[in-house]
Amino acid sequence: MAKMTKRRDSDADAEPAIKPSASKRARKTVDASEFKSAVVGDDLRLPLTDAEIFYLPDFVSVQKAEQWLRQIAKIDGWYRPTLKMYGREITQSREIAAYATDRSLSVKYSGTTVQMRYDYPPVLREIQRCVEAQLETTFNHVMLNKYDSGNVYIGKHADNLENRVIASVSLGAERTFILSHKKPPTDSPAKATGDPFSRAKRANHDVADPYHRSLKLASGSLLVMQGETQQHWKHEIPKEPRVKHQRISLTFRQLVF
Ligand SMILES: O=C(O)CCC(=O)C(=O)O
Ligand SMILES: [Fe+2]
Repeated sequence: MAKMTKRRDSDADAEPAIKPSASKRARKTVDASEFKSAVVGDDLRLPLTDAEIFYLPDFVSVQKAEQWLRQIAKIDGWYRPTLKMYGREITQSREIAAYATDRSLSVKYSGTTVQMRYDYPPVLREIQRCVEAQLETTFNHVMLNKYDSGNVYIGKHADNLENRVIASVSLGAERTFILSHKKPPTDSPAKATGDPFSRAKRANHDVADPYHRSLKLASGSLLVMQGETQQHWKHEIPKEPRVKHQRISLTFRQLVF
């Protein structure tokens, strides 16, 4: 029987995550110790409290990113999951595609079991190889998210705590990525944030705030979150209606099951 790993996601189109049951934990076959942390220079680490987050703006060239975007947009696995929320079924606005290297690995979130594929298309294999070589570690799962325009977004959430390293490759349109500490001190500017769009507009104006950060995810960039980051921080990609082009992200994860 497939082992379930739940993805924590408090997205506007997601219900609160349910913790894996004790019996499922007892069936773990991939232990956290089997995964290594990513190796990234300290010069690329964001100066944030309780976080181990790195941003590599030039992971690959803009030309390579364009080529990957064209190929990835055409893979077979894209679909819109049907989420079950408060007894209702809704279709998620973001198309996703999910792949795992281990056939017994599955992911569930917001009342939906993700349609996992195990046959990586060659381009996805190539991208994973590049990410693994760059970070000197390995991944067993990748989730692709397609944002057709700035109207497609992902709400504020933290990823599953059982993820050791999360590495996101961005292809296509530049989007704003907002990081917020879950418990900023009362006098932190992060407390004074308004709606996501106005926060997006403040991008890069709050570099010195160690409890809140907006950054632009460039095409061909790589963002890495690891260590205790998910315990203390949430992240989101807000709506940005002025963005007309497509962005695809590939989020590589180390799922423990
Ligand atoms: O698209 C991105 O870069 C972020 C995706 C994300 O946060 C997620 O899939 O959990
Ligand atoms: Fe996430």
